[in-house]
Amino acid sequence: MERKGVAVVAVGGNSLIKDAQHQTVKDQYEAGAESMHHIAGMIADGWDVVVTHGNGPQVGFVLRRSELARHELHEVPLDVCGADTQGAIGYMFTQALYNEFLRRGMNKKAVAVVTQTVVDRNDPAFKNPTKPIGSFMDEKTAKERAEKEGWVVVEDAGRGWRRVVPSPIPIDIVEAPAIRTLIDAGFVVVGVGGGGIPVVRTETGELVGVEAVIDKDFGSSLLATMIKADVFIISTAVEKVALNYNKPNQVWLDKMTVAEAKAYMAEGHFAKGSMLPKIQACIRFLENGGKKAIITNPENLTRALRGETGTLIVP
Ligand SMILES: Nc1ncnc2c1ncn2[C@@H]1O[C@H](COP(=O)(O)OP(=O)(O)O)[C@@H](O)[C@H]1O
Ligand SMILES: NC(=O)OP(=O)(O)O
Repeated sequence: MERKGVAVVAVGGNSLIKDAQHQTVKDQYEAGAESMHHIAGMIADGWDVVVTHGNGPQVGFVLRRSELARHELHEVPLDVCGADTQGAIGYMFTQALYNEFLRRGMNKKAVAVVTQTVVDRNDPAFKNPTKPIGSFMDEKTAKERAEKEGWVVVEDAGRGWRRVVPSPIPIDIVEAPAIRTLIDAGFVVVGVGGGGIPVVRTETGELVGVEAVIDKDFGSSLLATMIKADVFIISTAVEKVALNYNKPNQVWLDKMTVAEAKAYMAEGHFAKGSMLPKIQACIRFLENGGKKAIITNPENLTRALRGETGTLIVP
């Protein structure tokens, strides 16, 4: 089979959640397996794939479990909560891919890489938390938690209230060369979960974890740049990006250039905390040598790569 190139596919954390209040491990596995079914389709079509994923809801659940158990067990710092989510989601994705390859008779293996992402210790984000994590809450619960537990809470893109934590900009991915080597050796890689575990470099070059959650779209875009991916894809809940989203004059976009994307951004077409970081992440990839970025939903990944749907963004 002709190899088509390397694709970095970023899978949304929200798309792994069916019911945030009553989510079971089985629900999450099933939601992940659905995305992996479509990713296996891309691989069968000839693409070498790195799957990255969000962890916004999941990292908040891990942190909350740790807080609720603090009378009995030590609390888990946020970087370690992020590492926990990479392990759990990496386990589910690689197992789902293993089973897909088995069913399809494909000679492929998937591997998950615990990934550290370097951030700047002086990033202003540490003083201004913006990244929503965990469950959605009503305003009353959110404000009570803010008062009793010291949480910072915000209204999240019209979907309810959420706790927010610092989200510094990723500047380096420690395991990027290892991920490229694995891809070149024929593995499907699951990596950069939750944008990567946030770490800073000390003056002597050592790595130390910091309490934050990186935006997975920005972490994934940086990985795509570092491994020189042929295409960067964001797999989310919508088939295409829209202008005037959810308004009577909504228009779905088939294609836009970076210049057009910037103009639409300035006009306020992309919601903060949902579509905006995805567009910004695609722009970064394209301004750093990338040739092609696509935003679509899991079921349309293969068709979007063939140019049949999705929103294509080009330099
Ligand atoms: N202009 C837009 N076009 C399409 N979707 C948009 C737009 N603005 C906001 N959205 C919303 O952004 C959502 C994707 O963001 P989010 O749910 O945060 O993603 P993730 O899949 O990474 O968890 C879409 O499902 C849609 O509801
Ligand atoms: N880390 C992160 O950006 O996760 P979500 O995509 O789930 O918000």
